[in-house]
Amino acid sequence: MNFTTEKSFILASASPRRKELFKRLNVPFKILVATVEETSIKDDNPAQYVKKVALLKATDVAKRNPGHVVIGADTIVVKGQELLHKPKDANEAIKHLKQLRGNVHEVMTAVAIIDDVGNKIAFVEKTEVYFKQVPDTLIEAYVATGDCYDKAGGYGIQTDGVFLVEGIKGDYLNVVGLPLARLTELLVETKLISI
Ligand SMILES: Cc1cn([C@H]2C[C@H](O)[C@@H](COP(=O)(O)OP(=O)(O)OP(=O)(O)O)O2)c(=O)[nH]c1=O
Repeated sequence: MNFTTEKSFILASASPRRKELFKRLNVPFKILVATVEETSIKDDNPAQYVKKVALLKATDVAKRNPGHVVIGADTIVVKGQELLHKPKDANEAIKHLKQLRGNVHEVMTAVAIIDDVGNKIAFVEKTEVYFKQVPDTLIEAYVATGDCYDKAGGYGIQTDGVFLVEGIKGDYLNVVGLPLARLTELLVETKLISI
């Protein structure tokens, strides 16, 4: 799609997936990565937690770049009350995936927008992901590919993680890391971009 804008956008993200997705709006933007300590955020409510992290990332970049529209995001995997972060090693990835198999979990992505005059908006999009009852051998073979790293919950639905997934309810791109349709709708509503 071709949206238009007079604003100057910054995507506050190191994620190659978010960069590729945001490119689909065809508005010019640059990437500046936030340097924040996500562990400084504490909140027992997963949706509140992920929103605070997205706001932290966007605020960090916005304060160093006044006059820009800054977008930050964060994705978490929530199983029951537990948050499954990026696995630090193969054992942790295997543990996460065994916890997720044969069951449903939620993927939440929060997006925070700070506009060129400092207004802040944030939302959380939730997608249910159903995992197949896969054997240990498949989980181990998947983790051995290395695809699990740098991804919340230890899988990528857009890559070989697809072999673990039965189906989803909700926005697919939200699982990949950026709920593009809802983000775009909000940017149009707030007149930061035009159709
Ligand atoms: C569940 C799932 C997550 N992910 C990714 C999306 C996010 O990039 C990552 C979660 O980590 P995040 O901390 O949300 O993001 P990031 O560290 O990759 O990038 P930045 O903070 O600079 O924006 O997991 C997938 O790519 N596919 C999936 O199926």
